[in-house]
Amino acid sequence: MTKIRIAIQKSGRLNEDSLQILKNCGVSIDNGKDQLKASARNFPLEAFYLRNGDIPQYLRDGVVDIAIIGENVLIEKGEDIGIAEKLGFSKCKVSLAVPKSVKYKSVQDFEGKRIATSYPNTVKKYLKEKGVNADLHIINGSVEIAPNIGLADGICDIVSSGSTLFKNNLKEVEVMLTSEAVLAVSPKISEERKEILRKLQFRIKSVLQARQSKYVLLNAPNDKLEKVLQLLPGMRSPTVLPLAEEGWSSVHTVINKDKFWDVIDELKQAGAEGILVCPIEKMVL
Ligand SMILES: Nc1ncnc2c1ncn2[C@@H]1O[C@H](COP(=O)(O)OP(=O)(O)OP(=O)(O)O)[C@@H](O)[C@H]1O
Ligand SMILES: O=P(O)(O)OC[C@H]1O[C@H](OP(=O)(O)OP(=O)(O)O)[C@H](O)[C@@H]1O
Ligand SMILES: [Mg+2]
Repeated sequence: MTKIRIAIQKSGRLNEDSLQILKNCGVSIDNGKDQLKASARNFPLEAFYLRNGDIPQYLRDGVVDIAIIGENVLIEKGEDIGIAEKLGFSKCKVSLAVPKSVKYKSVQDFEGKRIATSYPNTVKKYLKEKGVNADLHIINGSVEIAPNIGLADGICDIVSSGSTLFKNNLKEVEVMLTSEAVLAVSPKISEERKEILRKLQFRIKSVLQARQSKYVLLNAPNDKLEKVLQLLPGMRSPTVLPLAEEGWSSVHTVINKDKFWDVIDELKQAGAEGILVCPIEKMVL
């Protein structure tokens, strides 16, 4: 039986969330702690556990068909590789930073300076667009320490909470790009495996859509229903059912999880009671 071959980070920030999203899609595989390859029990899929930075080359060579990888790594090493889906986790930036004490004015301040980074192609391209020439020092990790040990004047690395920069007395001065985990596709994927990818993508979309949404149930007196319904956009329109108690109705709807907090007070003021907010597991539009 033909299986789609997916690359997953062996260990690190993407491993757990990658396996979780597949699990939510009904695709169960072992976590790769003791093995480099594992097959799903209930879907035609084989997982290869690899180093993040090696994945673009595996995709390019067609050794794997798809991968879950940080967009930032594709921008650095795989601009020729397509993205099928953004996955909404491992959100971060790739930024330039300098010591806090530096009086920074603009990106031109990097002219002739030394920049330590694990993202040389991204930095080169960015500085070229700005017409700035700098001297790059390529290192693989602990980049933030470079200015403190005299190796560089500034750095380019991943920033999320900013706490690593803070601890190393650095400040973010330019955001070069924002990134999140994505489902990347090999340019060499076969038609047969594209069909499996379509099935997987359909499931992923249902899971991601559901993560964004909440199922809301509430009760309202019939004379206040109109006002309550105005506040609630549904997938098509809210469901309204009569309660056993005369003069009352139950309203069911689906709402964007962020929008819910905007309307909760208004719903209560409009007369809604007994409001329940429930997670949704899958959502097919
Ligand atoms: N602090 C962070 N917050 C959010 N996402 C991050 C953060 N650091 C890295 N990422 C994202 O997670 C991906 C994997 O990061 P991680 O540090 O686990 O791997 P790595 O050290 O780059 O690679 P390798 O697998 O080769 O060890 C990065 O490419 C980036 O997209
Ligand atoms: O803004 P923050 O929330 O502090 O996150 C940014 C840090 O996270 C990543 O390192 P990681 O912890 O993955 O260590 P690594 O260098 O060993 O990959 C990245 O390389 C930064 O150093
Ligand atoms: Mg890291």
